[in-house]
Amino acid sequence: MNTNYKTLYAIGPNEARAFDTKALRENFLAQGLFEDDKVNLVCTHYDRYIVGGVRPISIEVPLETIDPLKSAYFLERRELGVVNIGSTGTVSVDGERYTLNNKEALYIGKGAKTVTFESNSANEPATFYLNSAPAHHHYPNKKIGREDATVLEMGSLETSNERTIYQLIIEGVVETCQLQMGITCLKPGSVWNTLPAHQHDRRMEAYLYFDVPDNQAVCHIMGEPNETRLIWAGDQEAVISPPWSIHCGSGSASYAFVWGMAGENLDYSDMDKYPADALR
Ligand SMILES: O=C[C@H](O)[C@@H](O)CC(=O)C(=O)O
Ligand SMILES: [Zn+2]
Repeated sequence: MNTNYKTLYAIGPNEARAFDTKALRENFLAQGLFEDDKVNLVCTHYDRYIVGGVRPISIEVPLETIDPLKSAYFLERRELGVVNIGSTGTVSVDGERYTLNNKEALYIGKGAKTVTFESNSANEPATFYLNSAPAHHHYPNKKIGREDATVLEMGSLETSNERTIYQLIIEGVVETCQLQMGITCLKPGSVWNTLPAHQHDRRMEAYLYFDVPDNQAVCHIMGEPNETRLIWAGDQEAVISPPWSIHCGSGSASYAFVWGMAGENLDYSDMDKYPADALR
């Protein structure tokens, strides 16, 4: 068994308001997702979303089913998004091989029985970030290369939030049941993500911060708009953002993050926005 998992129960705003730093980190921050030749999973009770990581080194690492799913195989009733934040690697799905370069993605539809992960070079391993949501319909597997992404240029240097959003697993590019995923890259000197902050009580979201330089960190802001809390996230650490929570953040240097979400609809632009001066 190469797989570890833990469960995060759903926390509401009334509980979160009383959390100290340790409780916030235990309930909303996923650390240590990427370990050599292992699959590490965090199973949340927000839309039953699962986030995980796998960094294959010396073996072809299989995606095994886990007890909480009570399914014969992992994707029996789920869909999966894979984003490679490392060097080139290959994901095999029922014998079909998909090579993913850095910042490329793969959508795997419900029903895929065998999924394995390998690096093209053990010295420069791939680092696969996984997001999975329940699915009740099969859509075809699809690789999304950098050229396939829908690209949005956002923000400005004046407001320190100039960034490029690469929508990878998104309506119009890939058909999914509820999964949406992409990558946001901050331009050098820009540090703020997602301002104005927003909330989508209809969909949960997870942010995996990566390409965070040594000795730097990202301060992720969560909570109700009038009752915010912060979580300091390091490189390759993920914040689970409950549906009721706003999300935005600032780094001590520029960085990138993978966002992924699932819930009520597939409308990326469906957000309730809160400008900085509306937050408390
Ligand atoms: O619901 C959408 C997500 O929170 C992110 O895509 C937002 C983001 O990457 C950004 O504005 O920087
Ligand atoms: Zn969002």
